[in-house]
Amino acid sequence: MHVSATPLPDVYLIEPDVHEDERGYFYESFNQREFARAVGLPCDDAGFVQDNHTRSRRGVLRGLHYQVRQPQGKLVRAVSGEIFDVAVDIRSKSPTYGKWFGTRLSAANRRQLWLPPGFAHGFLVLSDAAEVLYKCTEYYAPAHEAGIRWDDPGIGIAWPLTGPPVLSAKDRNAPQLSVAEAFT
Ligand SMILES: Cc1cn([C@H]2C[C@H](O)[C@@H](COP(=O)(O)OP(=O)(O)O[C@H]3O[C@@H](C)C(=O)[C@@H](O)[C@H]3O)O2)c(=O)[nH]c1=O
Repeated sequence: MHVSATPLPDVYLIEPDVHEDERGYFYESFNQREFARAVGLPCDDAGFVQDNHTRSRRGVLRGLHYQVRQPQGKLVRAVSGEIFDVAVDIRSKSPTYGKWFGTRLSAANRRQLWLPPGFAHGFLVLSDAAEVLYKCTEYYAPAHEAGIRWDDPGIGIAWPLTGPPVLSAKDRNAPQLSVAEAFT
């Protein structure tokens, strides 16, 4: 497993070791001990409690989402198609508060992005369709879910868009980070 730092402290890009032979390939898509050590968690237990699986069509943009009071760390990957996956630092005391990092995750590159609690998350589908799997360190808590506008000019994410994105009503009406509910 190869782990690379990103411009955002605590956000990591993970590339598994893939073993190919005449039958196809094999790789460990998650190894708790290696993962926890690689991203510097204080113990071997990464604490994942929920796995999510979504399918979306080309041009769908989900985000930017986070939970206040029950913040979730997320380990994200695409198992079909390709997405542009984005993390935004919303930790108010962080030197990189309001900064974003985006990268392509695909079934072909098998990369995973780790966003610890304290980051907003979103992705844009770049292929005809994409299935995205992510592990979460907290349960879904509808009372604590919050969002930030995908096109907040104060954040300035360079989404690789070819047209207007397909958004949920909730995401269309999300506030800018400057007035969004604070992550605590
Ligand atoms: C997020 C979530 C949604 N749901 C339900 C609520 C709703 O009926 C339906 C669709 O929910 P949403 O529109 O919020 O789904 P979506 O827009 O895909 O929300 C997700 O976006 C990505 C970017 C994230 O990072 C996730 O944490 C989550 O916020 O699924 C659950 O049952 N469990 C969950 O964990």
